[in-house]
Amino acid sequence: WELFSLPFTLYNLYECGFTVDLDALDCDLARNVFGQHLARELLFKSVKEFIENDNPSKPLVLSLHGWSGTGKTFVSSLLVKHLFKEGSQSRFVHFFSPVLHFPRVQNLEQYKVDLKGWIQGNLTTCSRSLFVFEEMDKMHPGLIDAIVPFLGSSWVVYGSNYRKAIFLFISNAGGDDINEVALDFWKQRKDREDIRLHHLESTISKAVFSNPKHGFWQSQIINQHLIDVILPFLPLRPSHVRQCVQAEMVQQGLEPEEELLNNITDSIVYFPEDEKVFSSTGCKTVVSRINYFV
Ligand SMILES: Nc1ncnc2c1ncn2[C@@H]1O[C@H](COP(=O)(O)OP(=O)(O)OP(=O)(O)O)[C@@H](O)[C@H]1O
Repeated sequence: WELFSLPFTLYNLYECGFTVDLDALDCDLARNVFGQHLARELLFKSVKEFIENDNPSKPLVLSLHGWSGTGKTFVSSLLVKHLFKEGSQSRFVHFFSPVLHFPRVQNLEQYKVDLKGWIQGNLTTCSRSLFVFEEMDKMHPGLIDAIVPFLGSSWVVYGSNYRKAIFLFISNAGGDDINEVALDFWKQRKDREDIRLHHLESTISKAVFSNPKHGFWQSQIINQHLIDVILPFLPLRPSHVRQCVQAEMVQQGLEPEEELLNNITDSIVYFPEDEKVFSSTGCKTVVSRINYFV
């Protein structure tokens, strides 16, 4: 009855608090994520296709790459916010940090058992679970392969369609290469928005392949092509940093006066040293700079 009056893209699936509002996600990404046309487009397209498919053939697996402070964690949190009623507080959203959860290399075998059991248990409770693996470049190589069976199309978890799960992998791997491509575009006076996935995909993959310290080193996740989409995060320009400063000030109820905005934006370190094209820390230090200046 009233369901028919719901907008087309609003899905109240009542599965584990899974309450998707794709329009709101699209709007939030467009309004609040600065300078990341590619990651935004790819994320929205892949999530939309996945959610609208009632019977996906495998879970959605996304790998987010880029320099520090460019918005990888921020974008993940927006996704979580618009997929789950309780956002990151939902008990069906799980965050893993190597430093926090898997600190000791000598416990690797136990971590593998724990991780596999943890994922399987949570998928049995809720097929719509979302798992975020942070700092993949700090994860002990070999550990993540414990979850390979859940990422493909052949695993069966009794009573649960595990293929509806979403996995996000976040890392800085490939950040240098992404920065290089973005800098080349800038030097050639090409439009940043013309940077497409094909300019970056193979360099990011190579950066991951060639790093023996990365969690994906010689991983079956790579060899079996289980990652659906790579999301590259570009280095941020001073104008993007300015937008971050402005947004943060508004959020804090502060008046974003022109002079203050300029001073805070100019106080950030940019690279290359001479041209000052991109922020060395993205928008990561914006909050502390505002505290310092205000
Ligand atoms: N592209 C962006 N658009 C808007 N805000 C951003 C963007 N990038 C970063 N920010 C702001 O900076 C903060 C830090 O960014 P975030 O934690 O997402 O960086 P990250 O890419 O995950 O970095 P790291 O690799 O160091 O974890 C965010 O909470 C957000 O407020």
